[in-house]
Amino acid sequence: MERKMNSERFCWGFWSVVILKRDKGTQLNQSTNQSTLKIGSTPLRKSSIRCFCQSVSTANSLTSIVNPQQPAGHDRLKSSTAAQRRCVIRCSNSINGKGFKDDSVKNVEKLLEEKRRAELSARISSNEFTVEESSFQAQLKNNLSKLGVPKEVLEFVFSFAGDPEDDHPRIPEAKGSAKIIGGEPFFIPLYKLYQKYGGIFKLTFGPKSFIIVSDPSIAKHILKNNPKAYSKGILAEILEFVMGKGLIPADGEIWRVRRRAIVPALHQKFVAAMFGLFGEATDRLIKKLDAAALDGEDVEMESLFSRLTLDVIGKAVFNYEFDSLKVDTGIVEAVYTVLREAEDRSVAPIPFWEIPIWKDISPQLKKVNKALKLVNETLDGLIAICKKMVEEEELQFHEEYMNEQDPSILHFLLASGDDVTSKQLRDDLMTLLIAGHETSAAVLTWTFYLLSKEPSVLAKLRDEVDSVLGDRFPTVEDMKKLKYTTRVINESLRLYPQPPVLIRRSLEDDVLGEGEDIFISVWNLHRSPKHWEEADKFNPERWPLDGPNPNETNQNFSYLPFGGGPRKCVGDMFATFETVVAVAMLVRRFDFQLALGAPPVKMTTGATIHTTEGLNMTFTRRKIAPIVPTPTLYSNAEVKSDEVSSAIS
Ligand code: HEM
Repeated sequence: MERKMNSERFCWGFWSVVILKRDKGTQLNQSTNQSTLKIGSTPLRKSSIRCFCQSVSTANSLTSIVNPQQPAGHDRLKSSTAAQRRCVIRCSNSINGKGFKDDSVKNVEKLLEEKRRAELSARISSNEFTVEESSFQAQLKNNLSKLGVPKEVLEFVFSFAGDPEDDHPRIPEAKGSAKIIGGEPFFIPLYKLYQKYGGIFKLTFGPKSFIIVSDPSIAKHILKNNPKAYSKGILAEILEFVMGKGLIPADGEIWRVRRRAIVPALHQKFVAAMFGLFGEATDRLIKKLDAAALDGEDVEMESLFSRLTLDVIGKAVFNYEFDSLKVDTGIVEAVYTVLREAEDRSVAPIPFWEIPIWKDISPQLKKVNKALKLVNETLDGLIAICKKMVEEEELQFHEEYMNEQDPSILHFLLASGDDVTSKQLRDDLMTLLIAGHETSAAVLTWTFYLLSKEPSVLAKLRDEVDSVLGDRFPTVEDMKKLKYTTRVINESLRLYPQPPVLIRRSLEDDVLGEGEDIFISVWNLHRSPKHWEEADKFNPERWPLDGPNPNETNQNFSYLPFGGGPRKCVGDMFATFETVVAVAMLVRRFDFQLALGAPPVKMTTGATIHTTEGLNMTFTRRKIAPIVPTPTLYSNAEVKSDEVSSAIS
């Protein structure tokens, strides 16, 4: 049974969650040049302010000056914080709306953040949030045991939470105001609570509670052993407006039918055919970075990676050339308007989009609806074109069917005779577009951040790329040899999992009770000192090159970069290859570092883990010969599927 929250509204990201509680002290103070949103006496972060202001540019206008001489598609941002005035290239439609902040604003924010952290740590250690309730743990242990979870596993799990027979049971319930986790990306306080309360605890705010799971065995139970007992809960509610009943939010029969239709479309021959696409898109980014390097300009990489992956996924899913690294067309803007809205909804303190009068008067909602209309019409157009192509072609459909001119997922689905309504098909395409775009862009962003901090890893990575690739685009055969590059991606996904939390709601009284909202904290699993040596260290060497690729199965659910069980990511192989290709081509071509004078790179939550103010970097050319493109876009289409499987084993 799906439940809606009413008396107190908490808001959840569609991948991830920021919890904010609006109380009597909430005030919006917007003057001509300053907007300050406060909860009580605490100013909110920019991302939170954004959802009130309904405009990224409003928040950014505080600190950035746009240079009108910049070519179309980009603004030039001048930083008042930089020692020298440096220029930064970024994409005008960055979903994050990055920009440098004024020093005084930053200092105040820093102080407030430090104060909040210190307060939270003190309150957690004083047991302020601890509630004694011995039956919960005993009941849970009993239920898990009935389900056949081995005794040793239970002992191990419950050793974190305390012994129910103990005279002083340490019951894992954290209680308090939502404000305690409002000041920073929500998964950071959840980590602190995890250290205090263990692998499973209940987080209660007023009438609402959540179960936070950071234990591999329980995560495995929910995701793999009994997934039917859990729905996507809040996630589906937030995503409805954009994904409808697409594969990510869908549950039950609709999910089962759609998953069965879509998974075969990402067959190995299709993934192999995508290498040309990955290479060509990265090459366009390289050209852009080359130009910036020549002009001595810094670049905002988060928005550029977002464009790279949008170009890739548009072509792969429905054969559409966004070309967003080159031009800002109406459709690119519409896609970002829709994505930004999804992010804003995920951090909004009230579901403003459900207020009847708001729907009619809000300019933002009108803009979103207009953008959605354009995206939907474009998708309908693409579906119609593709249908015609399928009708006219003579190719017989088979397991690894692929049209050489249009190897897209849409083409596969239509050729397979998929019996689906056009609304459902559109929902699925939109879901794939968003799922495959945000996540891969975030992985590239944090990988480059990590590499800029760890020169020894970069040097080793370069050695591998130089020796394997030489002077050409990567192919599927190279994946077998680009092992260290793959480990770099594996490790980046461990430190910055996208999304940092998986959301579920229990549909029946499985082991946690019915109707519970559950967060499986992948962040906690991936950063736990219980599972990882030097858990916070970026150390790709932790997985031997001659060992298997790390995944949830061989890491026993303490590593969940692509989820697990029947709802595991359908694009894991696609995404791994896409990011390996991009990293390999970029590190081969450029030296890079964090831009001098740029703000420190901090995290914030949106759909995935974003930076607060962009990843501003300086790129310079390495002294090597340029990579020569392969002749055609889909030139790898002929690669045999067994070459793909051996590449990833
Ligand atoms: C590095 C990039 C990616 C990461 C880190 C990632 C991560 C994930 C994770 C963790 C899940 C499980 C969510 C859950 O259990 O609640 C998921 C599901 C999903 N992903 Fe990905 N993903 C990536 C790329 C892609 C790509 C490229 C596509 C499409 C081509 C894609 C399509 C999907 C879909 C459709 C689902 C839902 C599957 C279902 O519920 O049956 N993802 N992804």
